Amino acid sequence: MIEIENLSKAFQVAKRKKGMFSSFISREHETVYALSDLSFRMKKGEIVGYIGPNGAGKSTTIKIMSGILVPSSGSCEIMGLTPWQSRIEHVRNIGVVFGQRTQLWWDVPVIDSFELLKDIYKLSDHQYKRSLDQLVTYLDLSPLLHKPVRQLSLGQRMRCEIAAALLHEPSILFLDEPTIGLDAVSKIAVRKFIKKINEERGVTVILTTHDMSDIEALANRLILIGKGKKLYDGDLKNLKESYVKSKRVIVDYETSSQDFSLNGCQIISQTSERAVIDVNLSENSVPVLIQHLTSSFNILDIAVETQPIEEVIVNMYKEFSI
Ligand SMILES: Nc1ncnc2c1ncn2[C@@H]1O[C@H](COP(=O)(O)OP(=O)(O)OP(=O)(O)O)[C@@H](O)[C@H]1O
Repeated sequence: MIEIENLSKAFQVAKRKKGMFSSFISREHETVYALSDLSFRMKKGEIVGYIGPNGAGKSTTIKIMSGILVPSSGSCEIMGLTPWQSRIEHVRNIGVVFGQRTQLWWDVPVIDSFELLKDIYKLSDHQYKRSLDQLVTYLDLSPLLHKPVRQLSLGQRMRCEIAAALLHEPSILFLDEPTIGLDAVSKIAVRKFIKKINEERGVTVILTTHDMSDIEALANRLILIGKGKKLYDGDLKNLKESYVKSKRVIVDYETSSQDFSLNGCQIISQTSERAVIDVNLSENSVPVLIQHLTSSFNILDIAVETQPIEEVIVNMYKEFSI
């Protein structure tokens, strides 16, 4: 459904002159590679989390895939079309949400923007009503339809933006930071909706975000990019297995503690009732530690915590020096 081969995008930017008046821009230019030699494929119905630090090239990829930008080299085929060459046909197949921008008209009621989109996409009355009814129900839009966009909260507006992107029932949805700035309740509502629309309409989703809980809630596959290059492409489970370096064991015991020492296990904190132990997984394992603890302590409770995914990603960024 999506085939990206050796995609590169270079921008020419004016060099800034160093010194007291650093805002002066010289006539010299330098080339910034936003993407370099990027390749990946996506199948119908997949939800892929597309992640990377600031400036990695995520938005550039989405802009090329949407037909907004033309790459410097390489190819991108989406449902058999090259986005920047067949823009009109291509936009019928895709919906795009940029979390930081609006595609709704600011001063008019939401429903007027939707009706304008009906005309732009030349939807029949039947198709428009079917799609709108479903989106209004799933995203709880009834109370918002007759309000001007400028009166909506960020979370309310984002629900309307997502509806606007899906009104013409596209097969593919590009989401660029759809949960940015949303509170926990709105984030969960947006995530539930994305999952539902993927299951019921079979929509293929590519999601860029800095919020790893979006990825954990939605994506089975993860593509990590840094400095315009693909660094990881695989499932979240494998990523955790490969990059989670340690686990934390919290043990509550009845008797006051004895001395504790085990290879690869480091006590982070200890009181007369509780110890927090870090297990370095390359040297030892949680079952071995638990066995050791049960033979030495009168244990009341044990909890095992995995490294949060955010920390895993930070470790990956460090490892790849991005
Ligand atoms: N129009 C442009 N002109 C010059 N440089 C650009 C332009 N657009 C992007 N870049 C550069 O290309 C690189 C990739 O930018 P891009 O916006 O794709 O990153 P991103 O991964 O989306 O970052 P963020 O997470 O901060 O949104 C950056 O170095 C950026 O400065």
